Amino acid sequence: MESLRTDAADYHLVSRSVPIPTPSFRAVLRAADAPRTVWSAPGEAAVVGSGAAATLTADGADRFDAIREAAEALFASGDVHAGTEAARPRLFGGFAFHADSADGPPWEDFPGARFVFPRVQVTWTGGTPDAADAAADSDRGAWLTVNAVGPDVDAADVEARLDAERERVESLSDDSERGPPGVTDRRRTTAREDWRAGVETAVERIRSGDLRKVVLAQALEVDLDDDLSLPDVLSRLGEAYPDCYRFLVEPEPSADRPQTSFFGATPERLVSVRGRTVETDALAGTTGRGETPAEDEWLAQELARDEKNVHEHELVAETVEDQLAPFAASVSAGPRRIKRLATVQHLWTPITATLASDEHVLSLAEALHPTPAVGGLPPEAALETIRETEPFDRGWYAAPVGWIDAAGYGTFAVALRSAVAREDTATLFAGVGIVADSDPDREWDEVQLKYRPILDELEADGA
Ligand SMILES: C=C(O[C@@H]1C=C(C(=O)O)C=C[C@H]1O)C(=O)O
Repeated sequence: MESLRTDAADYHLVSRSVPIPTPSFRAVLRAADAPRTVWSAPGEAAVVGSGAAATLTADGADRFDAIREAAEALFASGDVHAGTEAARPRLFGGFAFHADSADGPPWEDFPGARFVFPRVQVTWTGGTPDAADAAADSDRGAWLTVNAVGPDVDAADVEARLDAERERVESLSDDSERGPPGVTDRRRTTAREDWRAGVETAVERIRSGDLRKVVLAQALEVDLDDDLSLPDVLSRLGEAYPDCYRFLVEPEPSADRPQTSFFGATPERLVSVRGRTVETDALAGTTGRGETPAEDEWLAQELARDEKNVHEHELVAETVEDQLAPFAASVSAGPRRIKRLATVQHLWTPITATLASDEHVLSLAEALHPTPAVGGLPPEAALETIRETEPFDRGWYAAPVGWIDAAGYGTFAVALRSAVAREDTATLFAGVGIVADSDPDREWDEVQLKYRPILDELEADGA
């Protein structure tokens, strides 16, 4: 495994891919070695990575630039036979929310930025076969890729490894599914009284005029009855949340601690760049799901008419458009609509821009993060309020996770509806946008609703 720095010279990258019969997502992930990678996004190929042929890490305020430079150095050295665009070399990873991320538990093994070039990768070109909305059968295909990076890697060795891996993947069988482990204990970072006090202080700041919106989050630490089986959890999240961005990020296994895993199924895209086309989402404003289609519709209409939620949403949409403007020849926002997920409904405005010149996806991710959907406005005052109020480190929660390629294209999601798992414990994160007329108890309930996607995968039969 090579760890590249920005000054890395004389590295050589070799990547070889072959088409394979479509394997089961769960079986491939079960057989993968740490650090494991999962990426699956609506309309994109799904990926499971096993191990790391190279790892790029960076810290601090210039971590976006540092990763871009290291990625350019890595990709510049490529000897690539990908066979299909979806299997071309890509780096998967993400960033910490704050530039000066702390390293307290559960984030000890997560630097300010970390990207992995998987050692072995399976790519499902039409999404994974167990995602409910995966593409039609005819669009589905799977590829196996073996990568190597180093001063003297040999293409023949990589090809031999590809043959061996192919035999291994083709012999995988999709063994039985493990259900949710069950929750035996839970600890909140934020008691109800502290939450009320935090929201009230934020509301006062907003009313006094030095803040317009701030997103405050909580964390929930749970003990499980058994170790968490991420292949099962991520497979079920794919079925329940086909419109979401599913991810799994793992740091290197550390000698001092058991493996830590950060995973989730988030509805929010931060940005995607292909050529000069940029796509992003303003997603803010939340309500629950109804028991019946009529109740669902009623809740959606009430959300769309609710002044507080519409205000909270519009601040995000306007800011995202403003943040894109310096890069763009044109920006257009679609009509506001509802994104309906299994557990919640959100106000959603899709936004598209055409770039004025070629830009790396990381430049856009840096410009947009954190949007007021997870930070606030103005950004500095919001970040200060978050630091003063939240009694825990956000780590990678609500920060960009995704991929980049050699052309500087990529997709990043905002790491929401997520948790960090380590053996039989997990820490879940969820937040809400606070504006002038926020009610602490209603915001509390909304946080609990946003734990549901992950909590449903941990609790045995709702227990
Ligand atoms: C902060 C979260 O979600 C964000 C906040 C929302 C809101 O306040 O309505 C809605 C979607 C997300 O942009 C979260 O899920 O933790």
